[in-house]
Amino acid sequence: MGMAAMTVERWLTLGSGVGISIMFLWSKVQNHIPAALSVYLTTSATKLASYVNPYLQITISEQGLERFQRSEFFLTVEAYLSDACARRARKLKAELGKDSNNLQVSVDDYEAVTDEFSGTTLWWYASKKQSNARSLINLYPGQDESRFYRVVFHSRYRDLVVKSYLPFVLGEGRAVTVKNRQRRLFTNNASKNWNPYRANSCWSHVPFEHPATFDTLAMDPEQKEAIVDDLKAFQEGKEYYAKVGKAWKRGYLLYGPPGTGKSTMIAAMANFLDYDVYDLELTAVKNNTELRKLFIETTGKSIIVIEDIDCSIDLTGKRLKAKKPSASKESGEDDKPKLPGEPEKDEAPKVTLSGLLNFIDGLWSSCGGERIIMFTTNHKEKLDPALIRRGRMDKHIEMSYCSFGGFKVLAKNYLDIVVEHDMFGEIRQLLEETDMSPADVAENLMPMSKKKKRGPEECLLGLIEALKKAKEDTAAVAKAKGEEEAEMKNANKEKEDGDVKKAKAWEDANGDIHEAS
Ligand SMILES: Nc1ncnc2c1ncn2[C@@H]1O[C@H](COP(=O)(O)OP(=O)(O)OP(=O)(O)O)[C@@H](O)[C@H]1O
Repeated sequence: MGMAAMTVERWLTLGSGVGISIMFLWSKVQNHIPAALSVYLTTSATKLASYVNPYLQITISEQGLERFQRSEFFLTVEAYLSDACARRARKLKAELGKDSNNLQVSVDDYEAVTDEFSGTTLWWYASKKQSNARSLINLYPGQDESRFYRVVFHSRYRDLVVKSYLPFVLGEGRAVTVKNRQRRLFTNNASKNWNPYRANSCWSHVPFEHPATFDTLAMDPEQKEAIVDDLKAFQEGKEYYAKVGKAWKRGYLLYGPPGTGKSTMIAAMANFLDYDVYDLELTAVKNNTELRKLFIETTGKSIIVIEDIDCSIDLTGKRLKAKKPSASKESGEDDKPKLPGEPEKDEAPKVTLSGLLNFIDGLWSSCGGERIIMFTTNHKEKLDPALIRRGRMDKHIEMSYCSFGGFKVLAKNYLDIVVEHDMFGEIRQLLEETDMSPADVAENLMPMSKKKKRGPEECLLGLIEALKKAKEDTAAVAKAKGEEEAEMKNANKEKEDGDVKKAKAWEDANGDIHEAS
């Protein structure tokens, strides 16, 4: 047992023992004295007990309301103490976190730590007590012992502790829990059945471990800064959203050609915000009802992503009519009365545009906040304007071909080149003249290429070659296209001329006939 803990606990026990003895003795003599004197003496006895031990204690038990469930407050206090006070403790314990990935260090049992709040000192320690909920069959060793945290403070700070300090501990502890949790990547695609035993949930998940950050994202610095500012404003905007009466959510549309970093951007955002990611595969969703169910199962502090939105949904929003008489009609099945909730015969049971709009607006607003929804597309022009109007997709972010600014980020990531290099001038020029995605630029900067290790110079030279080739290819394609267009134009002109000639000949001939008659 730690010295400090021993002091606090013994002192408390001793103090409360004397206090209890006074109150016990008093209860014995109380029956033999007049009522008025009794009231006076009761108050005095309570005062005396509190002089002997002016300290109060509040216990937070590990046992939750449900059996075998740990209390959320206990876990939150544990997180708070590990973060705020563990550095001052001499005895710590280390455990593997929930997903066995992260190490959690917390204050060991019986070790006391002090905390300061508004100029007040408080003592915390963890201990164990015999649990009331003893079971006949001991399924889990040690389950008849229940742990608890106890905070001790002077009775004059009672209000401060109850009304301000404990809510503060709760808030801070929750924030630490969120920070330390293993974030998750969820999918609704049954073919990626990551957790087959979670058959009841629409989502399965794996730990989210994408390493992308805004530092490693190749993009113009100003554009990047604007996105980071927007995310910060969203994350800190809880009160603002409540004040203006808006649901605490934000929609982003990421658009641009393949390989420009749309998926990388989502990962960087999730890492920046410390959010989970829900990868919603619309093509795997049977109908609007299932979409609603999926959404309700998502939690706050999350990004819900629908990739390649233009490929996932019939954006015309029309219901598909049955094209040919079905086998059921021939068999007379059509005559059966429709059951409640059964779709119309000509209605395809799938997610519709209006279902998706509903999902974004109505349901979305009624669920808890701090959620981001994100669509990605290679073809913004194909999307229904209703789907991406401001208010639904608040911010449209163009992910474009690699700029020189973006290239410098990749050169730093892949080749550790942080200052300007002789070859940068030529690369800048070529990037201005040629479209190359960051994915292709990155591929050319890989030091390990074709099973051969290359130095930075070789990589840069390789990139220059690739850019020159891309430039030539683009020029060749443009030339071929120009020639094709010119040919088409000539052909059209010839056809037009031919038509005019024919019309003139007909007119001449018919004019003669008219004149003759
Ligand atoms: N802007 C970028 N910054 C850093 N790396 C990038 C960037 N864009 C692409 N990459 C690299 O290229 C790979 C492919 O990029 P990513 O999948 O993010 O592109 P995308 O735009 O989502 O492509 P698609 O439209 O084909 O899904 C990534 O793994 C990453 O290594």
